[in-house]
Amino acid sequence: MKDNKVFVITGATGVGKTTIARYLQDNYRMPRVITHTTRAPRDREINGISYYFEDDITFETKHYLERVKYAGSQYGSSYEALECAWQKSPYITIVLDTAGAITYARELGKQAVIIFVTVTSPEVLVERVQVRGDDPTAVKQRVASPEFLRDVLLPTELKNVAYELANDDWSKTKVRLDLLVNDIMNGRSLPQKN
Ligand SMILES: Nc1ncnc2c1ncn2[C@@H]1O[C@H](COP(=O)(O)OP(=O)(O)OP(=O)(O)O)[C@@H](O)[C@H]1O
Ligand SMILES: Nc1nc2c(ncn2[C@@H]2O[C@H](COP(=O)(O)O)[C@@H](O)[C@H]2O)c(=O)[nH]1
Repeated sequence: MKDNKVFVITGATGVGKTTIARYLQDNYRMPRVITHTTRAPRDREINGISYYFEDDITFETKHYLERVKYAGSQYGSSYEALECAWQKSPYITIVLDTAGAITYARELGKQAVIIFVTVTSPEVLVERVQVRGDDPTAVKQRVASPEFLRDVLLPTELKNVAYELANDDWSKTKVRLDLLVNDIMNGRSLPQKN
């Protein structure tokens, strides 16, 4: 349906995208679109909840709205998973890298509400993913990837399209997020985009 919306949460590794999607799920009953990846599951990640974990062969069997390579692994969001989430609610979320967010903005137009998440000091990102329990070798590889460096800055294509949401302090983030979501859900004029 054309009134359906997808909140696209994007930004660098560790900035808090999944935390935000979880908050929207818990507080606004917004289902998250589960995406597909060929990367190995982290501790506590569950197939079908965190991701659909694929191998190189099964990954190719899905129908993707967009797909990317990120730090050496494949990721993709399937039409099947998007429709599955929209069947549950008109407001849903998805967590994407900035390349995926650009594709969503282009393909879905106003149906995609793009939220670009930032931190004031990118140094905290490594600390956050270490605290999360990521494998130290994977963290090193991730931080050295061109995708990590790219996603720290708002891409030109998302200027005047994405809402920038600072996530230095979680209690403040929640307040700003509540304002943004309520404006969109109530069809009020949207906050100023940066
Ligand atoms: N405002 C915050 N202050 C401190 N820690 C935070 C904040 N927001 C999230 N975190 C923590 O930072 C870690 C990374 O958050 P999260 O997994 O949501 O990031 P992400 O952007 O989804 O990362 P990735 O792209 O690598 O999956 C988690 O341990 C989370 O609890
Ligand atoms: N463009 C897409 N990006 C995706 C998808 N699923 C996840 N992601 C993003 O990839 C990086 C790495 O994720 P991680 O879980 O390995 O840390 C992160 O920015 C995710 O948001 C997707 O289907 N398409």
